[in-house]
Amino acid sequence: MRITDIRHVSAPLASEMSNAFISFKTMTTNVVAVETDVVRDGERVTGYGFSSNGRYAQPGLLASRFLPRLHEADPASLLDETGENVDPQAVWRTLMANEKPGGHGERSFCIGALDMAVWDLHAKLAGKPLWTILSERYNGGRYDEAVLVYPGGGYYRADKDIEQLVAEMRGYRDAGYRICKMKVGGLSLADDLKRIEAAAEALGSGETLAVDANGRFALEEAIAFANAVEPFRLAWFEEPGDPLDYHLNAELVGHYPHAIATGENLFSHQDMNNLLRFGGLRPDVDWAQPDPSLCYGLTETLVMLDEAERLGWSRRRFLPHGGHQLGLNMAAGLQLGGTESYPGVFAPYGGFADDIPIVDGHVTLPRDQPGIGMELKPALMDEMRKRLELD
Ligand SMILES: O=C([O-])CC(=O)C(=O)O
Ligand SMILES: [Mg+2]
Repeated sequence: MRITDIRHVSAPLASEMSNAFISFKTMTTNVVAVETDVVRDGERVTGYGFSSNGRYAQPGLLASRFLPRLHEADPASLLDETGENVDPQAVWRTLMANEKPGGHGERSFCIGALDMAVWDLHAKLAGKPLWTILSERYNGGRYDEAVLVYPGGGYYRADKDIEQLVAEMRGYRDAGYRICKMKVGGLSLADDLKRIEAAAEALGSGETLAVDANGRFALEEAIAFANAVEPFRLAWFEEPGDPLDYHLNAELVGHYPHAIATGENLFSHQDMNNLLRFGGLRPDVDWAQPDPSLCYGLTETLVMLDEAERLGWSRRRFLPHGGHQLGLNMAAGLQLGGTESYPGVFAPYGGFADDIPIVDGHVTLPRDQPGIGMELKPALMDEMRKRLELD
């Protein structure tokens, strides 16, 4: 088995919506395909990956730094002990050769996209869904039959009023979701409170509504917001302040008894360790939300989960960000707390297999689709293959 080609492209992920910090008007993402000389059912076995939303594509870094390292490596050094499959950890080490520690900036999601494609390929060559490999290799064969999933939605749009927000939340409810998330921090506290009240009413209770400030608030604003929303007993208050402001989180938990969730903008296990050590988060109340496609991939996120367990954090307190099928496979096979979904946004990258039913806020994973399962989302496959000029 040999890797014969690695394609990549900057693909648009643009839409008219905004969170409290950014508009998605010009958003792009890395899309990657790793092709091999193995042919099954008349087709080359190929792994696909992308790097989720929020950070823009980095084709220059992929072309000038990371792919040359793979091209120059001895092909045998990238294989596992069977000699017939790619070894994702060996690929990761090759990609990260000559990279200094720290400064986890733009490189982490280039590697995240490549790592997703390599794990997809690894599972396809093994003929198994990725979640079963994760369960067997890293979780003693245990897995969750049903995974908690929640839509990350409730975005701001210039033309979106409260009625539309309510209709969106009702739509998620009707589709089978229970916990739903909406954006906050983009309007005055008074205006956001009206939106929160309406969304909570549409969902039947604040306890199934999560709110996401996308790092917008300074400490005083975060405390004022927390005081104002405390009576709603929200499912969680996400990214109150800057991702690296551990002090803000540590102070905030002293003012807020309900759950805080954060971590989608921490891109290494060292950064996550710092959050868990110094961010004041409570392992029995709060949530950690790394995005494997942004933080150097599943390979790094496995290290992150191990380190977190050493710090007294159960895997159940992890809810991967990003609304992609990699997070879903991890949640099932590693028995995490659940994962985000984007049923209506970031199409076609967000959301799960087209025919996967959402039952009481949970999904069951396909058992017979090798890999991550992207082939069960034809619109996603069509878009990636078109952008990568694979057809
Ligand atoms: O709006 C974004 O950047 C995405 C986000 O925070 C989330 O899904 O939690
Ligand atoms: Mg978020």
